[in-house]
Order: sequence, then C-alpha cells, then structure tokens
Amino acid sequence: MAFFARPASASSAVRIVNPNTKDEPAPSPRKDHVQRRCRNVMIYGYCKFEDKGCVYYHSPPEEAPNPPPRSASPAVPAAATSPISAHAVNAPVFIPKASSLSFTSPSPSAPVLRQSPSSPAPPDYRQSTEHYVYSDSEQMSELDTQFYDDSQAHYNGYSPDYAQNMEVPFYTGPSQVYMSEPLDYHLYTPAIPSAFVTSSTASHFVPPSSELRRVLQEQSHVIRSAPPLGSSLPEELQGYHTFAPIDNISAPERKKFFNLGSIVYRAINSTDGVSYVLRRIENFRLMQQSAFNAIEAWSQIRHPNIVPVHEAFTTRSFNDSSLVVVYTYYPNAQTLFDAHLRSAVPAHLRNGLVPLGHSQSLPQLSQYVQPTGSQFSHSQSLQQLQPSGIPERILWSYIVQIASAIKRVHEAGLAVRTIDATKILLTGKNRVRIGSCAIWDVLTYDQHLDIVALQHDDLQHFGRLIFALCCNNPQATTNGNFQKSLEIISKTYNHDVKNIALFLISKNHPHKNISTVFEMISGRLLTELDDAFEGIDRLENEMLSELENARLVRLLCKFGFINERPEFARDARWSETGDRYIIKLFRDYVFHQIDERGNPVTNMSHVLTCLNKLDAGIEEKIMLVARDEQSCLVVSYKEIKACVEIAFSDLSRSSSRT
Ligand SMILES: Nc1ncnc2c1ncn2[C@@H]1O[C@H](COP(=O)(O)OP(=O)(O)OP(=O)(O)O)[C@@H](O)[C@H]1O
Repeated sequence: MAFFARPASASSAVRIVNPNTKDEPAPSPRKDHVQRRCRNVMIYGYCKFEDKGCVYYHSPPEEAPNPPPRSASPAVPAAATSPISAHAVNAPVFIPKASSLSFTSPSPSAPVLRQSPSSPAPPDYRQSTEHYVYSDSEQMSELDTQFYDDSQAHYNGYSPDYAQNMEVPFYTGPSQVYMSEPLDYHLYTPAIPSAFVTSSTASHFVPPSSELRRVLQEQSHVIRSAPPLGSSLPEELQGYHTFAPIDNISAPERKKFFNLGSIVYRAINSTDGVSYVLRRIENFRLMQQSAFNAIEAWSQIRHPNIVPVHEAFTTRSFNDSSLVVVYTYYPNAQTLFDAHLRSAVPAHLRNGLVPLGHSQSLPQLSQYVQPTGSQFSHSQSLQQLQPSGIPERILWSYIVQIASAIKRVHEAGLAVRTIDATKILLTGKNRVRIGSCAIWDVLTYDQHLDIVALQHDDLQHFGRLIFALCCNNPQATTNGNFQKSLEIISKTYNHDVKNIALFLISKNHPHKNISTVFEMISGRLLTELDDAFEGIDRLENEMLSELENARLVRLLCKFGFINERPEFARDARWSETGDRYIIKLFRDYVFHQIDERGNPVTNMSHVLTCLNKLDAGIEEKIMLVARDEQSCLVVSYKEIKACVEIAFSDLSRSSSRT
C-alpha cells in the first residue's frame, strides 16, 4: 500500500500544453480533434500554439473574445475568467444536454494532462484486471450497461498459478469451513517504484521497506493460516480454539523441552481473538496449585527481549495430564538454534544433541514426569564442524539484548533458566526474545532451589551460548572442544568477546553477576541504542506512509459511495447537479485524463497528489471541464472537499433512516 503513499509530483493542476514539444513527436491529428475547440482559446481567449501545429479548432479572429491578461500560473486560471464562479459551487451549475454516461471509452476531450518525465512509470494493472468475472452475470446484464465496462468482463484477480493453489484450508473458527485464498504477495504488492520506497537500505533492526512489507505480510498470512486438517487436537480448551502445532511434531524430530516431551501449539483466544503460543509439557501431574505462583510473578515481567507469559493450566484434553503455559505468539519466529546452528549439525546428530548448558543442571522431575527415555548422547563429538560464527555486530546485539533481559529477570528476584539456543527466539531482524520462561519454576516449584545459584547458572548458560554462536557449534564448550573454541574466538572476534564469554562461563568468579556484565559491555551499549533509535525512526517513516494510505482509502470509499449510484441512474438531478456533479467532474479530472493522442493517462502521481490535496482541503484551485466541453468550473480543493462531505453525509443520513 505504500505504493500509493508518496506522490512524486508536486502539482495536480491541468497543464495546457504545446502538442509539439521538442521531446515528443507531434501527435498525428485525429479526426475527432479537428472540430473540437481549443481549450486554450476557451480559457485564455487565445492559443499561442495556434500557428505552431495545435490540432484543435481555433475560431477566426473576429469570433475570439479579447484575450484576458495572462495569469502567472496558466495551470490555475483566475476565477474571473471562468464561465462559472467558484462561489456558485453548491448551486446546480450545469445541466448537461446528454445525461448518458459512458465508461467504455474515456472522452478524448477530457482535460489533458501531460505526464511529467520525472514521474515514475505507471504500474501496469492490465495483468491483474483483464480476467474479471462478475459472478452474478445475469443480475449484471440487467443493469444499465452504462455502469460497467465490457472490456473488464474476465477478471478473477489471480494468476493461473495462483488459482491452482486456491484450495488451501483457511482459518474458519471452530465450526465453519471456508476455502482458503492464500495471499499472493506479488498480487497484493506489485513491485514498488523506487520513488515510493521509504528506504531501500536496511538498518540494523529494520529491513528495507520492500523486505519489511514482505515480512509483515508473511506474518499476517501465518497468523491466519489454518491448522492441518485431520489433527486430533481439542476443539476448545480453556478459552482457546483452532489449535495448530508449530513446527513439525512427527518423529524422528520429536519436540522436547530439554528432557521432557513438549509440543508447541498456536491457538486463538476466544476472548480477544488473538493468537497465542501454548507450550504443552506432556505427562505432567501438578501436585499443588501453589506451583502456579511462579506464573503470576512471570506474568508481571514485560521486557522487549522476553516472550511474555500469560497464563498456565493443566489439562487432560490431550489424553494425558499436561501442563500448558501460554505465551505471546510471534509469527514466523525462529529459534537461535534454527537460525544459526542447525545447519552446522548433521541431521543424524540432532536428536541426540545436548541442549546448551543444561546437561548438568536438569532438575529432578521424576515425581511429576512419566519418563520418556534419555534423549541425550555425548558419544558423538561435533569437533569436526567447520567454524563460521555469526558476524560480530549481530553477536554484540544479541549479547546486549539477552543481558538486558537477564538483568530484568534477576532484578525481579527470578532466574531465567532457559538461556538456550533452542529457547531464544529471533522475532525480527536481529531482535531476540527469551522464550519458554516460567516453565522450570512450575516444574520444580517444591525443590526450593537457591535463586542465586540459578542466576549464576543463567550467566554460565549465557557464556556457553556465546561460545556456540561464535564457533557455530552447539557443543563448543563440551566434548573436549573448549580449547579449540577459545582459539576460534580469539582469532575471529575482538578480544572483548573472549573476555565476556570467559567471564560468563567461569564458575567461581567473586563478582559474577549481571551488573558486572553490563560494566564489561558498556562500550557496546551506545551502538545498540543508536541502532534502536534509527530503527524507530525508520518505522515511524513507514507508518507515515501507511497513514497516508488510510486517508486515501477513506476518500476513495466516499467516491465509491457517491458516484454512479444505480438507484439514481436515471435521475439527472442527483448526479448531474450541484455537489455530486462537481464530484463527478473531479473524478474525471483525477482518473479520466487523456493525453494529446487521446490515450488514457494512468499517472499515479497525479492521482495521489489530487487526492491528498482534496483530503487536506487546500485552497488551490483547479479547473473542471464538462465532458462536452461546453462549460468549465474553477473550484478549490477545499470546495470540492465540502461537496464530498455533503454528498456523503446525505447518503449516510438516508441509510441511517432505513
Ligand atoms: N512464542 C513463540 N512464538 C512463535 N513461535 C514460537 C514461540 N515459542 C516457540 N516457538 C516456535 O515453536 C517451535 C518449537 O519450539 P521449541 O522450543 O520446541 O523449539 P525446538 O527448536 O524444537 O526446541 P527443542 O529442540 O527443545 O524441541 C520453534 O520453531 C519456535 O520457533
């Protein structure tokens, strides 16, 4: 939609042009031009191109009125020179002789707009509109033919390839079934002319405009996509419906929450209609309600780098006793493991992989969990993997964000306990959030673990994560890989990286806490802050263009309501007088311009400029010419805006009466 947001041309005024300008070939005179009166004569009383090839009819000197003094801006004639004053804008100014409307071919005598050479080439909409099919064709044929265009009789809006994919299930709510209409990103957003792209360069946190658009559209598509058919998931559970597993849950890649059987679902909350993530821990029996105290504490924590925890419950709806914890859903989020480490791990080793940092500190859960068998094997070393860690700028960004999240949690008297590449989500460009929080606290609620020791563990797991990301190896600190990993980090990264990683991983450092971490990385914080502010600025710019879109859509809707109303088709008083007539002429002025050869002008800049000026209601005046060219009006955008408002409120009033 930003495509429509930024007009490239500054003026919408009608230009009276010399048809024989140097840079354009002289138009071949068309027969219908020959007897048409030159509008230069009508407006200015004379045509300076009369002897230079102007193809329109110029009356002999005695017929022509005295030329008025020339306006400094020929595009906006003075009101005094116009046949009808702008003050009469609300009066029934003009009743055309013929009220028949034709939309099949634009009148060659409509105002001429010459395309500015600097304007972007108008997008070609023919591809997407040449196959229009109006489904209720019988009804359509009964309508007066003046209201539609035969040439558009075959539009279905979709390319043949796209149409083949139409049978994908779409979200329906629990009981209805609709057919899906998958988004075709190319159809929704044709290539955006560079003039309309807010930014074509990426910033650290925000991708270029076109990429950002694609990412957001994909997210929106994912949110609306339907669960796979035939799943045996509950229809409704604790106010959530439309369950869909995230990720492939089939064997051999069985999902685990560390050593517990776990599945992550997306589901919609019936109260607010928003999608959430529900992480289910299989075969868990809750002994006491007080286990949920941790959920309450976690639900108070709001931090940009932590996936918010919403609620938790136990259920038997999955044919076992499961614990379910509900989190905010980030469509298309990827774990750091998937984003950076998965490709480094051969498929046959993935299932036996030790989750980072948790090999020695798995809590005792046997009393709550029906054992599913050990998933971890230390037998295979990953030492042979080639190092190619992530770029240092991204690494520091992750370090700062994760450290900031840890600080918030530790200050709240909690421990994160899920600092692990498989539990930290990449939710946007270089944006990470720690997920799956609170689960360990529920699972181990009665073990009275020392919170300081758990916080210490957090830092150690953080160190291991840095090692893993730098060495592109989830086992960088285990299986005898430590020395080699240290070498890789020293060779590849600034010594600050090695320092912080070693500090975090150390066991008995006297000042090891998150505040000391911040002292060590303070030099990196400003870069992060600057990039974050740059990202905000970029997004504000993007939003501005979306605001413009909303303005234009509202205006176009009003035009749609007002123009060509079938019930007034034969009532010339409605559409051919007063406000509605001015709106109709304005519509011609905006959309039905033709060039010197009589071809339609589809200059988006002109349309956008006109509509923006109309929405702003500025004082600039334009000349609207009747289709038969027998009269013209000089009106300001402000006056046209008033006409649109009056006509629209007339319609709204009558609709609210019924
Ligand atoms: N809050 C969330 N929003 C969106 N997607 C999420 C969220 N939490 C988890 N996911 C996605 O769910 C999927 C499964 O999560 P899970 O934690 O099981 O990751 P995993 O890589 O499969 O880890 P494990 O190896 O421990 O099973 C991942 O692809 C992850 O991106």
